[in-house]
Amino acid sequence: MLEAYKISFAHKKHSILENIDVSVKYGELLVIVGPNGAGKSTLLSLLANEAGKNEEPIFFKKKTFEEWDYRDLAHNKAKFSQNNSHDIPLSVKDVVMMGRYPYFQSNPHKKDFEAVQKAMEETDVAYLETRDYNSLSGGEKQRVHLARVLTQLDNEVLNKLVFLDEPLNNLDVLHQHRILHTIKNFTEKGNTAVMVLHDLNLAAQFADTIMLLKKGKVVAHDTPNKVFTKEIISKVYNFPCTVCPNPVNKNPLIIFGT
Ligand SMILES: Nc1ncnc2c1ncn2[C@@H]1O[C@H](COP(=O)(O)OP(=O)(O)OP(=O)(O)O)[C@@H](O)[C@H]1O
Repeated sequence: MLEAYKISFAHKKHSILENIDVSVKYGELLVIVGPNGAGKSTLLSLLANEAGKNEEPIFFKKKTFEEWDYRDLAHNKAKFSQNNSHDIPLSVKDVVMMGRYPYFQSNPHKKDFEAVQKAMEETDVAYLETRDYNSLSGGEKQRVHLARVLTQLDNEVLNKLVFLDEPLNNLDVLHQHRILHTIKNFTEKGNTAVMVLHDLNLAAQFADTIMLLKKGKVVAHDTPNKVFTKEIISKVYNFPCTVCPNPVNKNPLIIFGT
């Protein structure tokens, strides 16, 4: 579904990403992990075509981003970013409705209101719908923006792609799991998700594949079982850890500081 080769990025001769190949399949949930400053957000923005242009073209459903019609692309691909504006003088439901802008000219239709309602319920912000967005807590704001991104992709298109940059920031454990289950349901329908996460145990539980970055380079790109080993993780994070099978779901369980 998404194919990119030799992704490189530099800022004033300072290399941030070097020769990264990424290929993500239909229905795959790829999680990008790595220490602070590894280049995860930069890679995600480049893959989503929301940062500078890579020398080699990036193919999304076999077409380069330049070949896509702008509106059609917005119905096929969405991105949740880390730096959402903290000052939006709108109600919660109006912020979520922003995700429907690629669907109507001046007035939303019944389908748009339904999509907004559905996404607000999925992210548990429906009870906040009339609240002033600016009065919300950090986690509530985060969930509103996740609803906005989900509502953008609520349509009949097959095989959609969502990018999520640290979507679990500020979320409590219930909402972390709720959002991850929503994303997993999305990929199980043949859609694809590429997500940056810091929590390695949640990545191990939900990802199909893991890309581990350090200093702009890929250290490992494989299934969670292959990437999350004591040797790889303790070396990349420069911190001791133990990896054992999770007693509940048999995924790798990483315990730091041991
Ligand atoms: N515009 C820029 N100017 C200078 N340096 C930049 C710029 N954008 C990113 N960088 C640097 O590139 C590196 C990678 O940044 P990036 O945000 O992609 O890392 P990350 O892996 O997402 O980090 P974190 O886990 O801390 O969010 C960092 O060292 C960052 O300081």
